[in-house]
Amino acid sequence: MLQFITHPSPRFSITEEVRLVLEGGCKWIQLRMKDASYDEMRATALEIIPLCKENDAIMVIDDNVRLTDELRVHGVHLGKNDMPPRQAREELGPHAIIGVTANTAEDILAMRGIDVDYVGLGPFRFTTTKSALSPVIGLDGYRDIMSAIRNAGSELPVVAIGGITLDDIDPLMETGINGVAMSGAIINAPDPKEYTAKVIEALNRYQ
Ligand SMILES: Cc1ncc(COP(=O)(O)OP(=O)(O)O)c(N)n1
Ligand SMILES: Cc1ncsc1CCOP(=O)(O)O
Ligand SMILES: [Mg+2]
Repeated sequence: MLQFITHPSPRFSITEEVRLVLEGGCKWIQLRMKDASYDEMRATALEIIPLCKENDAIMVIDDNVRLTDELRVHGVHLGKNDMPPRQAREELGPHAIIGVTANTAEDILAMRGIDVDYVGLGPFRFTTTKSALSPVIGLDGYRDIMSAIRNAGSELPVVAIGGITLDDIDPLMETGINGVAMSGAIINAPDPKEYTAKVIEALNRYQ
């Protein structure tokens, strides 16, 4: 599955980005607005929620459990410095989608016994979309991490993230990951809708 992560762009508003990727067939949006206030993010979320509903797409919010709860969106993505996932589960209830960030196999195995739905594992390669990036994992790193966690019995779905492009889908999926999260490659593509459709077509070969 493809998770599209919003990012400011000189070409499109966040809402326009979301509209384009939904038209391209994306079914999972993460609203990520690192420099926005609560009210700015709330206003954009209110524009995006009906678009996601019309397209049967899941919407998660980066970092902000309070906004996720207030707007009753599907879920939240939590980083290592965000609310601990156990607390988020208590606040959002059993049906919320809770994703967490991981950079190593140990991070993923530390989630055993905690009710989370997926991990965003990255960064695959360098990207300017996120500052203070953790060390790059690379293809060999994904292979090693995926075999380590599956051998240790973890069945958590793993979404690769960080600098991923269409050409990376096949080699990444062959490491055993379950999906990808993408931002810049889609937003900066000449035709983001067409690019999204190609990414989804590539991912669908692994279903
Ligand atoms: C799918 C996915 N994976 C990882 C991240 C990174 O989250 P985080 O570590 O909290 O960093 P910020 O995105 O908040 O800068 C993500 N957002 N989504
Ligand atoms: C949020 C985040 N976390 C790790 S890399 C990253 C950015 C992903 O965006 P892009 O696909 O543009 O590299
Ligand atoms: Mg975060």
